[in-house]
Amino acid sequence: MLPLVESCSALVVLWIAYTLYRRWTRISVSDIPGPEPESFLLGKDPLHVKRSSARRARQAPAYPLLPWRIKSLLQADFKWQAQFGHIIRLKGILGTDRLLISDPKALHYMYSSGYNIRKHAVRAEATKILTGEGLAWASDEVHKRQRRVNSPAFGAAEARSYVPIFTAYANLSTKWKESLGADGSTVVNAPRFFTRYFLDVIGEVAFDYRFGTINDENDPLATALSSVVPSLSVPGKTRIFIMGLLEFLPVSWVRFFVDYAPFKSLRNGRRVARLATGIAKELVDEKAEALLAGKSKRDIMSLLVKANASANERANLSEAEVLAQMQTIMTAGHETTANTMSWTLFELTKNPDVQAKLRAEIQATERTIHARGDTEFTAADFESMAYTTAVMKEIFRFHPVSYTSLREAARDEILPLSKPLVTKSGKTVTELPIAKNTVLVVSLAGYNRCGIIHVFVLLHFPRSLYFVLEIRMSSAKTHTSSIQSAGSTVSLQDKATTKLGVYGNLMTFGSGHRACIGWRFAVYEYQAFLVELVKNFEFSMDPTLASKIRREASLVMLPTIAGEVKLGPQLPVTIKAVESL
Ligand code: HEM
Repeated sequence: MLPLVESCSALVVLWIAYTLYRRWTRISVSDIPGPEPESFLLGKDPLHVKRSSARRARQAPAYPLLPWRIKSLLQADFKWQAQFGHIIRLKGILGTDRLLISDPKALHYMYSSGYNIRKHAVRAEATKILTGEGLAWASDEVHKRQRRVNSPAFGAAEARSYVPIFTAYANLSTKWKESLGADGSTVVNAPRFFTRYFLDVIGEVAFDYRFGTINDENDPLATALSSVVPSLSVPGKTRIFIMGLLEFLPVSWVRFFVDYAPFKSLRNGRRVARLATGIAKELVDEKAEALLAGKSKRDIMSLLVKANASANERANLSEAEVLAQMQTIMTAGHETTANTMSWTLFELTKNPDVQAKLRAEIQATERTIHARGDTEFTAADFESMAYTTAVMKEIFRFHPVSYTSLREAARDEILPLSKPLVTKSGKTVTELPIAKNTVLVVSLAGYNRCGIIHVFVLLHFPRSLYFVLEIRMSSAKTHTSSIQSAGSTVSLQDKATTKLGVYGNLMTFGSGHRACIGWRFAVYEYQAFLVELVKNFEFSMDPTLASKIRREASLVMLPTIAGEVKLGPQLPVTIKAVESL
């Protein structure tokens, strides 16, 4: 027995030594400037941010090791971006290097490179727990095929046709009026409500299915779903180390780990997948029968079943893949929109003048709608509201809930750079060679704030949302806008030369062949809720409480309260009813 154990141990040691040797002898990015690690074992000291200042203590600690815990530039108030630029070398466990990227030219290259810059294997496997082998997991030819079958259900006409359903659900928030106290106000915990509202909307629009979680606090699927995302934040050091180690393993080993590891978040994820698969099975059978009987509906799942039936046999989805699409849409399509809405209310409480202007435009449009004899907003009404659209884009820019995206190079690559980069050894480079398998952390948040604009705004205008909003409005008229102040030129054209993203030159919905397939759906859904909420309520927050709100880096960026992180997502907003027209 003993010789066997010894031989196995020796093999494992040899394998680790070989892996490390391969990593250390390949094209290296270690000469790229970045924050120094305080621990070789764990990489960049996770507690660094906590210690560095009281202000940053309010932000989630930095864990650059875990794919989904990599500290985004957003959290560090863009300190690294200001210090090191748009290509930053980060240290992972055991001295491994990865790059944090927000450089527009490098990103443009990456997002035009198809599957040569692919989704990171560990991230893909983690996605599989929740969504199965669906669109968010797939790669290469499988991804291409799945995307082709899914796309017809997510077109502009389809998204516009769902507006009445979005509005009907948004209308339900008027029930909050029933709980107003004697002083005409009450406090609502925004993320708690929105997660359920947006899950119910997805149920109806995507599957013609009533989850009913708005009225049933104990719905098993909603309860399981709501525990997954928060449980992915604040990991312990052991977990960080184990997850970091996964990057050294072949994908099949990662799969085995993800399938059997006893972590709470993984257990929750598997539970959600089991529940969702049960519901999906019933629905797919129902939709297939309806299709045969010529009674197919317009929900996404029916469109998907229809597109799948008409695709040629080799190009269509298997039954397991159709089920996985349902899990994918359900997971990707509700926490994202729900948390974007929570951050919107937070910004509106901080910018009462923006709130008032927004309400004025909504009320003016409502008067026009009534004058033509209608009662509800249409997609065209939303599109006609310039200020509301500007607020929405600004929230998407400032609060991209999906703040990073993890990629890896499938072969040796050379990344072009927007600006020359000076390495630690003093060399100036205009392009950057990277080795196969280099981990690339795309900072979607960093890109959204890149250019002189954000540095200037953060330095001079703490209420940056409002300020940029004003520029956005003026640039909507002139297409370009520049402001001279204290010798700095701020131009919205910074990024105009390198177009990225699917909406508003923002990376909020990603870019390229893996961009968010539901972005049009999200835009209309968001507008329907924003209009309904601002039309009916005024939002405010006690400034002391507002100063304790943290951006908690989880699978999506969640609002939490400093000192109460364990209680999960919290954003208590005071609401007061607005007189209806
Ligand atoms: C504000 C709301 C949303 C945001 C910020 C958002 C953001 C994103 C981002 C950044 C990606 C790309 C991730 C990557 O690069 O790997 C993505 C992918 C995806 N999103 Fe969204 N999303 C939102 C809403 C939705 C909705 C409503 C749906 C469905 C109805 C949806 C379905 C998907 C799917 C299926 C993918 C995977 C696409 C693929 O890999 O081909 N998302 N989303």
